[in-house]
Amino acid sequence: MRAASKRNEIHIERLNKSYSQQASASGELHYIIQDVDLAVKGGEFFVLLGPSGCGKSTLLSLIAGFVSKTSGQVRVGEKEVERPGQDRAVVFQQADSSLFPWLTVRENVEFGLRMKRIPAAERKVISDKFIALVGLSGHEKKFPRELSGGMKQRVQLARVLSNDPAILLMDEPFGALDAMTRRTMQKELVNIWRSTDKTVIFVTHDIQEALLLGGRIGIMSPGPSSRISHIYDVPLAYPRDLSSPEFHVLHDQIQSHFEE
Ligand SMILES: Nc1ncnc2c1ncn2[C@@H]1O[C@H](COP(=O)(O)OP(=O)(O)OP(=O)(O)O)[C@@H](O)[C@H]1O
Repeated sequence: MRAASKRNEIHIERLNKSYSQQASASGELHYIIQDVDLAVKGGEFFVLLGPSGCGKSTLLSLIAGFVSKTSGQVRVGEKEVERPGQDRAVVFQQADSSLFPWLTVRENVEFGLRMKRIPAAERKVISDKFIALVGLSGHEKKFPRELSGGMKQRVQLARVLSNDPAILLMDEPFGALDAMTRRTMQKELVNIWRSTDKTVIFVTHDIQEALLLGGRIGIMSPGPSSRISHIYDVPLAYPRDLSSPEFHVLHDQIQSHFEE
């Protein structure tokens, strides 16, 4: 078990978000998410699970600092989130939109390091490490157009990891992948997470994926005015066994929330 760390803790209190155009004729605000409370410990793998459109990406964007809250608090470590920061990195569903097509795998992975003016020799050590960690050694000189969807997603992950953020915010990162590649990526993500002290918040609407990955699973109620209605501890060892009776019991319990 890794030591808990304060800098990668996340505290959310009475968080509300509405978009200004969503005020009714009477001026009353319509909330996308309302009164969200959540505490995520440093080094935790927390999954946000909920139906399409309930506000999972909105909550992730609030933690990332991409959108501003209407009221409430989002703190990372001791600091209130006001804008994006190097302590938080976001991995999106479509790697295509985040990779630079004119840069090779290595150049994409080293992009943030170059921006930080890290010397070339040091950049190479770091990019070698993370390219190997995501299983892309030997592909350093390829361009994104020469890679499969799964390989592009790995490049995105290697790039994010090479910047060493304390917190990984992942928005359905494997949603566009075929079932086999998705399984491989899920296993690799767990291995990567277990070898670092990073906090992960992972958004999905797939119960099986949530149970394969999460230490805890927060279930969001259907929107509007969505909140985290239940939190499940997942007391199953990694790697998770999809066929175990315990897995099925938890799957059924969680499924029941979506059948109400
Ligand atoms: N910029 C915006 N302006 C107005 N409404 C928005 C904006 N962004 C999102 N919404 C609305 O907020 C709600 C929640 O959207 P969000 O993308 O957070 O849901 P989600 O749970 O991530 O959905 P999905 O699983 O389908 O990706 C939706 O009703 C959406 O239309």
